[in-house]
Amino acid sequence: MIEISSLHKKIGYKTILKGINLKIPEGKLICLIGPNGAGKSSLLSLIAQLEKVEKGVIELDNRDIRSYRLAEFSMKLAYLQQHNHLDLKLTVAELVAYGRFPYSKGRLTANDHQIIEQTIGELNLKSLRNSFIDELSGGERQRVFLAMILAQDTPYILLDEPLNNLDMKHAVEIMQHCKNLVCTQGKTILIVVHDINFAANYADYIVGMKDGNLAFMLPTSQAIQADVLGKLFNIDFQIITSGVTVMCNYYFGKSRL
Ligand SMILES: Nc1ncnc2c1ncn2[C@@H]1O[C@H](COP(=O)(O)OP(=O)(O)OP(=O)(O)O)[C@@H](O)[C@H]1O
Repeated sequence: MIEISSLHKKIGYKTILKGINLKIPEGKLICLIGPNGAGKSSLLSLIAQLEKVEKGVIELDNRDIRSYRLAEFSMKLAYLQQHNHLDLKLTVAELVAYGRFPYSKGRLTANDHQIIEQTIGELNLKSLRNSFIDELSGGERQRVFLAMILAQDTPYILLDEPLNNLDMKHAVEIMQHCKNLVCTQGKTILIVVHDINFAANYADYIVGMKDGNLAFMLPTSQAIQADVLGKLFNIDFQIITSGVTVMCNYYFGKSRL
């Protein structure tokens, strides 16, 4: 479990996170939603220790994250950032291999190679295996960075807008793959998404954030309600259900002040 208590974050004079208390249960797919600037990426980068926790506590499996050694932490938790840049000339297979670094320390074993190839296959990247990263489209590159994170094979995975640049087919494949990792391997996956319909149809729980505060953490069926979403995003929603599929229609919603 990830347990966050009284977490604050300040940048300069601006308070970005205003006392977050949140428990992320194990073995679930959780979507983090909220308007631009709500603090979603800031929260993820603190959990992943890319930013230092200065006020408040984050515990991973009942241990303060600051007490983990880096190598140990990297085997527990993997983090895909919202923006990924690479100045090195690397192929797809070479970048995915970086995901194995916490285990291999640069000397890949047969097991590492097997996981790398399996992940490349699962994300349908075989045809791009030997292509250079800087020659890929935005969506292809996004899938390769995601493959690197999944090759890290950690019980906890944080993904900040992994569906960026992806077409509908690839976005659905990624969400199905994440759901599969949760259901078959018991991974805990926290995903920031802006397309609310992916959250509605794949998440076990939805966390809403607004203005640096936690607005709610609810089971998906309780979060996907016109009043809950309307209050979070300040726009009118219409919720349409058809069998097991849920659709949130906001295309003609009236903006609220
Ligand atoms: N380096 C920085 N310097 C100053 N302010 C920052 C910095 N990084 C983030 N912020 C501010 O912190 C707040 C939260 O930003 P954050 O990126 O966490 O939001 P978000 O919910 O992920 O937004 P989005 O949906 O647009 O990605 C915003 O108001 C942003 O302007």
